Amino acid sequence: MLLRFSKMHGLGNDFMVIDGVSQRVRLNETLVKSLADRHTGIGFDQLLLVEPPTRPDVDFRYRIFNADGSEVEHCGNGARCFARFVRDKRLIAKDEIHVETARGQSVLYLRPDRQVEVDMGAPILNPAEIPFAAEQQSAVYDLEVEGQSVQISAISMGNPHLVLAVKDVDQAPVETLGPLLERHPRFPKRVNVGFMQVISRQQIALRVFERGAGETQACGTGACAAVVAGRLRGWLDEEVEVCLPGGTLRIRWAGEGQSVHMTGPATHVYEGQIFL
Ligand SMILES: N[C@@H](CCC[C@H](N)C(=O)O)C(=O)O
Repeated sequence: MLLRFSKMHGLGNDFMVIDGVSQRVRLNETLVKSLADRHTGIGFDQLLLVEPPTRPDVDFRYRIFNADGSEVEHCGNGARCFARFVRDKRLIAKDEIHVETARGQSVLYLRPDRQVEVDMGAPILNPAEIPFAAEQQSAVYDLEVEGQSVQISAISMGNPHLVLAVKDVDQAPVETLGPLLERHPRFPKRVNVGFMQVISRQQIALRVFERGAGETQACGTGACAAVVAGRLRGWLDEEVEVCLPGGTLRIRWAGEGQSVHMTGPATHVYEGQIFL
């Protein structure tokens, strides 16, 4: 079978995007993993599969797979690339797109300056829903890792995140602590691990060790979770610039119960086809 795809990225977080509206596609964990291989496959952090909607009030459904083959609930950079993909492929003619993912519904806006704004929904702070083992909800939790106690915030943006404040993001132990925290037993579905340096009330620097993909150049849901964590701890204003290794996202969050808004670019790299 010949499979057509696009290669895209959002600030260096890269995607294989497949049109499952006009092609019949059957994916499984082993296939996704082999396509993700950067030496013998296409290579990507996540694969996005665009499908027809399953309900009348949305335009599309799209599914998200990590490089390790696991299917996940939400992806911020992926959402922006998805919006650019369906518009450029003329699968839709509107600039406001309603989409369903495993997390629920999101609304995406293609702006005239080619940036994409995404209503990412409200963050989930109740530990049981993240899921995170804790007796009660708090802005900060103590977590034991390798005999040391670290202070974290735990937040779900539809997918689970923990956020750790560091003095200098360039010196943060992302490669060593990241994998240990990703599989910490208090996060039964594993977790994305954000290392956040607060630069000012309007700016943070962030590196994310992603569940199922390792450290990426940028993580959209991670940027949202970091701003929520920083706001809950009283460190940040409503609008924050998040500086990631791959570039900058703008995140806006008015407070509990409100949606987080993310704005950033989505870039098409090339068109490809592969025999499966
Ligand atoms: N890169 C993403 C998040 C992708 C999913 C994540 N690795 C998970 O397992 O939850 C983003 O931009 O949000």
